[in-house]
Amino acid sequence: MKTVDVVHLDVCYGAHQILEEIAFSATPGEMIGICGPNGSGKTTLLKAMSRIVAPSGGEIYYNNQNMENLSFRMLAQRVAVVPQETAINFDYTVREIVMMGRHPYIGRFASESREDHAICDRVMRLANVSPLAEMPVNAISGGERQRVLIARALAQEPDILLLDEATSHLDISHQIEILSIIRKEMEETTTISVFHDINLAAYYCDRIILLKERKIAAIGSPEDVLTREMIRLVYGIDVLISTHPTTGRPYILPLYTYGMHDAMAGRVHIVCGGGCGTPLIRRLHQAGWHLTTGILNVLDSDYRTAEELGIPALSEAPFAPISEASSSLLMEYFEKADKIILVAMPVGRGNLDNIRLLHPHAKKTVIIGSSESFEDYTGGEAGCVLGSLIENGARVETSLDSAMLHLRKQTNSG
Ligand SMILES: Nc1ncnc2c1ncn2[C@@H]1O[C@H](COP(=O)(O)OP(=O)(O)OP(=O)(O)O)[C@@H](O)[C@H]1O
Repeated sequence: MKTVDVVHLDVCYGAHQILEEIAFSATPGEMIGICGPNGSGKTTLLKAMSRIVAPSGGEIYYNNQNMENLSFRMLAQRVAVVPQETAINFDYTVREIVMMGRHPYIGRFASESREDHAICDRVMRLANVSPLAEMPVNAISGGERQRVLIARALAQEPDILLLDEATSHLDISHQIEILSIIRKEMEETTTISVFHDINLAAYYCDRIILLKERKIAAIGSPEDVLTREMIRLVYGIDVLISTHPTTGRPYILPLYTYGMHDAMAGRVHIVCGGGCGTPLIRRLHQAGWHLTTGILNVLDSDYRTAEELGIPALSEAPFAPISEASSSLLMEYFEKADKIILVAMPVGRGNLDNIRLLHPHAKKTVIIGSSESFEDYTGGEAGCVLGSLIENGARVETSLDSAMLHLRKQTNSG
């Protein structure tokens, strides 16, 4: 059974098309999250679904009835809306606002029944606004007003609940409380809710619709929709997707970039190992540099860091010799890099070969740490290789900060 059917919906404001060919259905008890960048049409979709704006094409069906054919009273019995804006122009009390949720059921000349009052009391308790019942609604906080409007929607006992960022003014504990109440108390209700917080959407929604440039870019379970690639496509940012420890749902961590502008940041290859490269990898990645790294052992924590951040990393199995394929790829990475950074690390036979391959690129190599800061497990051979790199023009920087400064100066002057 479907409670909502949106069929080929188009919406325009004047000549400006905002939504195109939107199509989805929802069933009783389902919660669907609408996400997408600012201006992608989320509010417009809810406005079309609550008959505030008229579609320019397509139809919306509620319980198999075309919304166009429903009287306002029937629509109000079926659909409750909690808008983004919570400002209310008249000085009603909280109780009066919540009681408005019962009006679609009360005859024009009838007055509120005992049952209506009992429902209001119950939903005010659920939304945690009972102590405010006699307060003028304009004398309470924005978050409290949002909870009052949610209580009004609950009082309406709708088949379909439309929430436009209805928890955006709420503190985190009230956000969780209200969304949990909606999920628990409205088991038969279909909820369509706009979310800016994709983690909240992932936590509470059965399905998510991602809007981008007028259209549905993806629709499906949070696991299917909230992928790294899809978030990059829709929001243009890089994120890590991990799994929420209690729900098993996807949890999105934005990989913040700041400092330098991408365009100024060049390509850097980092030769590291044993975890010594991780702080540098994180800082350059945050600053928007295009990184490659390796060759690393797949159990190395620097390898794990690179993998988490989606940085191309050449790898070999532990104790395996460097294959021909890896060393020719490594030479390609060295060739493409504007700078190569060699981080002070433990040097054994395996990674000494990486360092040897640096020789033709000594002039664009920056070594962080003196040759003494490399733990040498090669009986002195590593010291000789490093010494000759420096003789051939490799630059030595004593700290990560001074190496960053050098990179920035070079990019600005280049
Ligand atoms: N009344 C209106 N008249 C003309 N254009 C409008 C009107 N309301 C919204 N728009 C435009 O329609 C587009 C979609 O707006 P909408 O509010 O639906 O986006 P949204 O995804 O909800 O954005 P946000 O995340 O910023 O709340 C925007 O480009 C907006 O400027």
